[in-house]
Amino acid sequence: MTEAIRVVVTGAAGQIAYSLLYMIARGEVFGKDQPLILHLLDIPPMAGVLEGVVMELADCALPLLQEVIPTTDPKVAFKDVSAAFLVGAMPRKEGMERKDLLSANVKIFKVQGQALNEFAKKDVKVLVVGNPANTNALVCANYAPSIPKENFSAMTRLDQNRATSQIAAKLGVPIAAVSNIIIWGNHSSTQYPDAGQGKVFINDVWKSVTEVLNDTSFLQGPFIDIVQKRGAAVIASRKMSSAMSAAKSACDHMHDWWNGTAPGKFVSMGVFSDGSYGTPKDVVFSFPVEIKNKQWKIVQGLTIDGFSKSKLDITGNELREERDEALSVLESN
Ligand SMILES: NC(=O)C1=CN([C@@H]2O[C@H](COP(=O)(O)OP(=O)(O)OC[C@H]3O[C@@H](n4cnc5c(N)ncnc54)[C@H](O)[C@@H]3O)[C@@H](O)[C@H]2O)C=CC1
Ligand SMILES: O=C([O-])CC(=O)C(=O)O
Repeated sequence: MTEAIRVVVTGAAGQIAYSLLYMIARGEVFGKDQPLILHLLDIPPMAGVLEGVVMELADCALPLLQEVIPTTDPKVAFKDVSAAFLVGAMPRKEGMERKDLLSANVKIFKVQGQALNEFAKKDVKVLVVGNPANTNALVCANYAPSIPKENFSAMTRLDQNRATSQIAAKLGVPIAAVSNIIIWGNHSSTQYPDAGQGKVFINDVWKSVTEVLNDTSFLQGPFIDIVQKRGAAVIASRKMSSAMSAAKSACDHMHDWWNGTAPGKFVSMGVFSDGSYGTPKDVVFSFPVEIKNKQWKIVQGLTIDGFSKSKLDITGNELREERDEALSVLESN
């Protein structure tokens, strides 16, 4: 039988984790033959809630789940893990931008970077979900120098899923008929959702989304706006931020990282920028990537017109500002 892998989920008593843990433990990320030991980290005031989550996981009677280790100690949580879902962080409330969470959340990612550095496997794959996700991933990686920077990523898959869903609805096709919609930049309201490379499967052939839709004013206007503001729209309606869709997207992100992408297909991930497409280096920027053998590669050679370039500049500048603010918060502590 395949040996179990250890997977940590932080913020395990919170609302995203409540959906995420079930999806992981069912085998939707690492495969239906991969046994799991789940490490659940939360803070001491949530220890009681965590116990309830452990009871529910047991009551799900999931064949792949060998053991569940609830803890409030990062040393225990990160010990020997192969994959880390860093969800635990404060969520925003109505009227806030995600970067308003920076001063409260960035310290969490310093501590967890240090714990990953010391206790996790060196090939651990780290997905940062907690906001502001890109800058938290940057901080986490900086405090884990013994783990390659390529092993840290931030989640923009929810934005990709939102964008893909909007395009499918506009074209009146099933979601699976739309591919290669890109999210560039920050998981924030400056992100650039780009359907320019998108493909749609119609009458047994893959065609260009822009050609089939033939509606530049939609693609450069309401489409971008809806996706950029979707998180805020969910908060305005639910009074809590997205959770079910965030959990599903975290699974999609880690699934593709673990298993690879199909030829010709790409997905968006916040990864360390190497300056591709004129973006700032040394920020965690969302790019289209292709994945093979658990290694992502930024898709190269895509056409960036003047409109796209201006959008990439705006979101790149915001990431630079967030990086500088994060550094000053960490220096003053
Ligand atoms: N990247 C993305 O696309 C998305 C990111 N998010 C972000 O995910 C984060 C979590 O959201 P929810 O689950 O809705 O929040 P929540 O408030 O329901 O749960 C967060 C959990 O994290 C725990 N926590 C706080 N500090 C911690 C620490 N140092 N170590 C371990 N656990 C800690 C809290 O006690 C709580 O149980 C938020 O920052 C939210 O903004 C949410 C949706 C999408
Ligand atoms: O909007 C928020 O604060 C939560 C989030 O990141 C999202 O739903 O994309």
